[in-house]
Amino acid sequence: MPQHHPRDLAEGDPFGPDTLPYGVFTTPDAPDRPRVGVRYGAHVLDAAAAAAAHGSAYADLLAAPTLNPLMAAGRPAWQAVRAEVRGWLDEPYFHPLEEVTLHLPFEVADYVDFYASEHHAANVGRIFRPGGEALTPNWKHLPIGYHGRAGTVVVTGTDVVRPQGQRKAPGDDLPTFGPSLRLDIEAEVGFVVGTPAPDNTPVPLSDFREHVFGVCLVNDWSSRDLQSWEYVPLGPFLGKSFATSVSAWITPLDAFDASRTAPPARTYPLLPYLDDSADEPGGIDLRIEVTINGETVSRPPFSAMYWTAAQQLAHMTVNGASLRTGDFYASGTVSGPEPDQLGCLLELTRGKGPFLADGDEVTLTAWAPGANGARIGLGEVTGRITPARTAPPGA
Ligand SMILES: O=C(O)/C=C/C(=O)CC(=O)CC(=O)O
Ligand SMILES: [Ca+2]
Ligand SMILES: [Mg+2]
Repeated sequence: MPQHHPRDLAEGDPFGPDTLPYGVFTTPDAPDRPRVGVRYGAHVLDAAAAAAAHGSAYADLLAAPTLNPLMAAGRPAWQAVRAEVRGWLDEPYFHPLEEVTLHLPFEVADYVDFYASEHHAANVGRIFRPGGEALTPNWKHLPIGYHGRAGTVVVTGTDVVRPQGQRKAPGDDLPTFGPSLRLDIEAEVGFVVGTPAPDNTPVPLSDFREHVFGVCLVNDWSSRDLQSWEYVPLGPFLGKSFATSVSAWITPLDAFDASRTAPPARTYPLLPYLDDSADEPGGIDLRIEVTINGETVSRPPFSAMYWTAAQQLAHMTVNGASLRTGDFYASGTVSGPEPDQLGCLLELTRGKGPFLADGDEVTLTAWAPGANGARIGLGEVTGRITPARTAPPGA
């Protein structure tokens, strides 16, 4: 096994000892043995091998083919494993990143997508509902969301086949069918639930850290032509369910302790279950970069989000709904106030396009300021558009 030592870490590497995200990987010599790894610089620590060698109490969790058993073990276990991993960083259990295959790191239970950027919601409202109010009357009173399709969450690097479906341009009398003509991205931040919660036990804001295992980047691919025709009155459906890409690394929430930031001032007082005015700052100062075919098109600031991940979790459970290990929710498109901070092409092009072409490759990266000038990186999420696969039915 190749030797590696912490001193090999490049200056300013956002995957240093304060980051330590978890993923699931295989090596060419054992392609049928997915196991838990920890990213450190340009290497992957074989956490399963290190844990076994040390007789760790968590060895079985780290030998699992998904992060779910570790996620289900709860926060005290997450903290204990993170401390043990720190002790393994100068030992010979590393593989160069380019020599491993990274897999979808967790088994997705339910998937929810929110709509938490005021800038995004107002911009999209103006484009989709010209003449109406930009924000709907409920927007500042509850974090709006919808249930997405858990089974089509895919790991970074997976090609995205252009979706097909119905659309109707404003001037057309009848809908037509075909490959999406307005295929878009949405730059988002995802939150992965570890500790479950039984039904009828809403998760208060103060218990957010007990339940959320970690954070990742998300690209919520969106077909604007399918979406704008189908979404009334029940919300997004086939325009978003064909694929949602996530990064291969889940960064523990604790890594962002030094990156916490207060969310924007609230316009209205919030109901008690959402009122975070007396809590620790609920935002995270994550700086996202969106590139298309290698060119930077936007730098969305996650600190500008109106609703926090803790509020979203409290809202998801306030009606009595239970939580399962592997439940996954995305922040909603991250857009800031400036024209170069918008999280989707719909906004970046003011609804006019161009949208994604076949062959386009989109990559999201992000980092947050950590302690003592360190950077806390999120793993990248990348995907390439391939042509629509089949002829439409009846063609
Ligand atoms: O109808 C609308 O106002 C727009 C809805 C969305 O695009 C949903 C969505 O994915 C929200 C988001 O990512 O912020
Ligand atoms: Ca979205
Ligand atoms: Mg999606």
